[in-house]
Amino acid sequence: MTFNGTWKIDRSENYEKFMEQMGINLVKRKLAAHDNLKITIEQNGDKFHVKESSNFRTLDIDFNLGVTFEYSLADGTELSGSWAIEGDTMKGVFTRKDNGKQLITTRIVQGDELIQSYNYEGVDAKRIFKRG
Ligand SMILES: CCCCCCCCCCCCCC(=O)O
Repeated sequence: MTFNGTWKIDRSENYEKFMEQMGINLVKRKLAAHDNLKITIEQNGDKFHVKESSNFRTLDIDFNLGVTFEYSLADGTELSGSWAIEGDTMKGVFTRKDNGKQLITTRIVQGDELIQSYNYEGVDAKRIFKRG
């Protein structure tokens, strides 16, 4: 499956502004900018297992396409939502539990990179991963 594999963060675009829009304080933003995020994705049909590791934590997430699940950001912000696949793109629509606002994220593999895009309240960012 296209997304399968281990992906290590290579660079980010506008991530600082995005985190600011999310309400993350300056100290946490500075730390998060260099989080050494690594994700391992295993897809079997509609079923996904994602292993996330960073300077902040390691965790395992299981979800099925189209099925709502809970996910907490490293700062404790709780989200609820689901992933779908649209063509060659994974699209996640998540809602913050604390304020009801939506965070939209997509993943696409382009060449040897996985590009994850984020949108929250009008601010877009990208994080670009390379196979690790
Ligand atoms: C300020 C940090 C923003 C990071 C936003 C991450 C949004 C991720 C949505 C849910 C991810 C579920 C698990 C996964 O597929 O990796």
